Amino acid sequence: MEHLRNFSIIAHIDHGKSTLADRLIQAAGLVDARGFRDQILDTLDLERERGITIKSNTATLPYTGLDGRTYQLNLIDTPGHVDFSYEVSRALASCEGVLLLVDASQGVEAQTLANLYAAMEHDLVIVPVINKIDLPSADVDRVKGEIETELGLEADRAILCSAKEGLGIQDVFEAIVSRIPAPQGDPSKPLAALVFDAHYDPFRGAVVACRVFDGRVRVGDHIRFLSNGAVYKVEEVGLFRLKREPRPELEAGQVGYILAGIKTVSDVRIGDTITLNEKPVAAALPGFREVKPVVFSSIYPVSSDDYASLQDALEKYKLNDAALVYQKDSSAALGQGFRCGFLGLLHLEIVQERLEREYDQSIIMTIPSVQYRFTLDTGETITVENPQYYPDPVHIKGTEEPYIRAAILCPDRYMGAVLKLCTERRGENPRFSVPGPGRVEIVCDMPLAEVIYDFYDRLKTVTQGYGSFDYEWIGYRSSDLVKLDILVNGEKVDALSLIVHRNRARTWAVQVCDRLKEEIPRHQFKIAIQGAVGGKIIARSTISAFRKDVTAKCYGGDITRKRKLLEKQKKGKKRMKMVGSVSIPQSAFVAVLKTDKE
Ligand SMILES: Nc1nc2c(ncn2[C@@H]2O[C@H](COP(=O)(O)OP(=O)(O)OP(=O)(O)O)[C@@H](O)[C@H]2O)c(=O)[nH]1
Repeated sequence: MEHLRNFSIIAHIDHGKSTLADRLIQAAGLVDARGFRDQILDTLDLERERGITIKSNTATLPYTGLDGRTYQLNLIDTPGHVDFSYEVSRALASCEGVLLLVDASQGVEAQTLANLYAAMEHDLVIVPVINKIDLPSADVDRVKGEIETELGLEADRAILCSAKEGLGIQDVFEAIVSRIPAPQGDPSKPLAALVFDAHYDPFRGAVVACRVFDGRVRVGDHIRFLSNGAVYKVEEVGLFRLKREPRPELEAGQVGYILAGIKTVSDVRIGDTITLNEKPVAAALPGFREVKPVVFSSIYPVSSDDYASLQDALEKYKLNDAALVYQKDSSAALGQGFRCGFLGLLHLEIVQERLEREYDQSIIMTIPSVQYRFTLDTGETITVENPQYYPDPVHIKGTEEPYIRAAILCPDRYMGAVLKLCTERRGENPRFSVPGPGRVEIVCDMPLAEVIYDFYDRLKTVTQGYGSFDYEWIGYRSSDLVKLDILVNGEKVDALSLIVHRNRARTWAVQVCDRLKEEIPRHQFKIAIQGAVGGKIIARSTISAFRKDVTAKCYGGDITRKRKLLEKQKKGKKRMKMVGSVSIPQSAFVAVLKTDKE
């Protein structure tokens, strides 16, 4: 076990975590320079495009130290977004130390701190690494100062590197072997392995990534998952070396994978403990919890003929994403669809994009909602995340909505703008602190519902990209909620209904009506768009009648050209949804989400 090191890299977004991981993998000789694809660990296309890590990955790196000994370094990659903070916490629980990466020109940012606290909670050894020293704007002394004052870490011992240029990489390796302790554990004790990730292999089923704390696991063993008692026979164990590399066994201290003919990743719970069925461990490893969705939205096929195909796509998608939950749903306006629960807005966007791109689905998503709580006059408390099930107001005795505590870090010149934004979003009780010269941290309590639409985009806009944002869940608070309905030509479009705070209902209604007015094309008749609360109209816009004759400009001459244009118009219609006699384009359902016009 002396030769093992289990570590992770944590950083604020864009500080170079993936680039450093790739560089370490390359330096360890797992890939040659020619086969070196940028950001090997970020395997999903979407991750590559957005440049953020969505799913974590792991790699075992061989390294021969300056002391002549050969080490096996297990790099556990962590997802870089608040939506996936539970997965991060399980990955950290599998490590003995972390590299805390700080960008040499940006310095310490909100996520750096949040990550540091997470690592400290697990008592990990923290190795500060200053990255991007090749940048002309790099200011190593200033960043060292911030590491001392804001993080309370010894900056003298910070490693300087450039992941991009490959500078200081050996120093990083040496710091890992000399500062991060080898894992402890007893191979002769009953097996206790922590599940920190799972992904899907179409041929082998779920690939369970785990850290063995005690005992050992071999091919042929019967393993038991403690959370649900499920038992499986182990088909293969091994290490992650970019590809899976089978081994006869995994023993205490080791990080690797288990294949056991488990059908989907939904059968595997992150944070669960694996033990041997014949000789189980007495207690589960600490920290397990069920991951619950916090944001809900319905997905409908644009054309109702595609319902079966959407169902199929969701089933396939779900094989690889245990965090997505869904059930059948139907809407008067949009027909058959699925109500889905997500970990957060980023998770929702990922699912949406992947369904469209990888599974070729044309979908409409309804306005995301959080889970509200209503106390009824019968004394019963119900949770509602679908505006369709908003209870009859006469029976409502109390309403509550989920709150988060937002932490926003930005240069102090943006403080006014950020405060204004927080107040607009019903932020309560704002507090400030000054973590360093010229910067301010604003902490305030906000309803989750106000954050899930476009808060982060707005924050980026008002701080010209300098603001960073992080949040934690703080529970339910009582609130005054109403249901806002949208009517198109007198007909309620249930998919556009929304539960909102009473004070925000009018603003929302006006925005949605305006947006729809822009998005819905003119018809041969006048269209009224209305926002209503409890039958009372609170906003209205009108689309005047218009007769669209696309062939008019063809001078009656060329018939093939005319046909082409008609063909094109038909295609355009395909992405429309008929509501009563009005066709609403798919884009309208998305556009209403973008509340603020710049
Ligand atoms: N100049 C310079 N650029 C770097 C260096 N390391 C990373 N970058 C660049 O910084 C950007 C962000 O790097 P990533 O490695 O994707 O950042 P990340 O921290 O992994 O981001 P997440 O996966 O979202 O957490 C990329 O454009 C990299 O090319 C470095 O040492 N020097």
